[in-house]
Amino acid sequence: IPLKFDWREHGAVTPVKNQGACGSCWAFSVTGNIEGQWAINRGKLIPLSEQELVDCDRLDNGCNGGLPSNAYQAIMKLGGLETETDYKYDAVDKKCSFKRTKVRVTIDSAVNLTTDEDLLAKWLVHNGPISIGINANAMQFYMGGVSHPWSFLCNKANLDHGVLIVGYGMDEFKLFKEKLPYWTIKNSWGTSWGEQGYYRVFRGDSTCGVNQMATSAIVK
Ligand SMILES: CCC[C@@H](/C=C/S(=O)(=O)c1ccccc1)NC(=O)[C@H](Cc1ccccc1)NC(=O)N1CCC(N2CCOCC2)CC1
Repeated sequence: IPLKFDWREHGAVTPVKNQGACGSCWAFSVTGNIEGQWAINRGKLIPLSEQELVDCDRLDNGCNGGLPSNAYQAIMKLGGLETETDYKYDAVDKKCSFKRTKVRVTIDSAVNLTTDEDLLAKWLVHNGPISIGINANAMQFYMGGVSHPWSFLCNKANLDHGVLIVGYGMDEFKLFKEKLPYWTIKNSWGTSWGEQGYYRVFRGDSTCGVNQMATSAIVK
């Protein structure tokens, strides 16, 4: 596999979004994955509706949290996703106003991916951006660079945030001329957070549980 790869360079990633004061990170992680699957397999990059999931996904808890694996099932049960334009984001739990006639994107199934970070990188190159759960402890104070907190400060067993891996690379670490492998992660806290809305985290030692709950929708 290539030394570095970034789906933003291949038209599979929409602009960074902002979930606001609503615990809907799980929905953004899933729409980001499905936006990528649709772009790669159907050739169209369409921003998708998180609000549909917040309001209509009965398996999850809207602004009070959810899981990507539940969301994929809910999307298949509902019949698909409306676009961001048709069902816009309001950052608050509302009555479901889903319309089957407005469905623009459907998924065929969903898969749980390996925890092996080399195999995850290989999967990403061949398939697209990956939805993950992560421990967000090191993200609250992140100011840029490659984040590599000690494991006791970012317990890989305590995942609490849903985000999207869009690529990976190697960072030329000025000081010691060492090369740091990293994941490039799309967050949903707006573009003024992190590196224009993105987070880079060390790749290769389960940092913050980045490899513990990797999933994807399948679009044939
Ligand atoms: C209150 C929910 C906050 C929200 C993310 C908010 S956030 O703003 O992005 C943020 C995250 C971390 C620090 C600060 C801010 N977190 C979630 O939705 C996280 C995301 C996650 C966790 C673990 C693996 C993958 C994804 N999930 C959760 O919070 N939950 C998982 C599902 C659970 N449901 C209970 C009822 O039965 C169905 C399951 C509810 C709690």
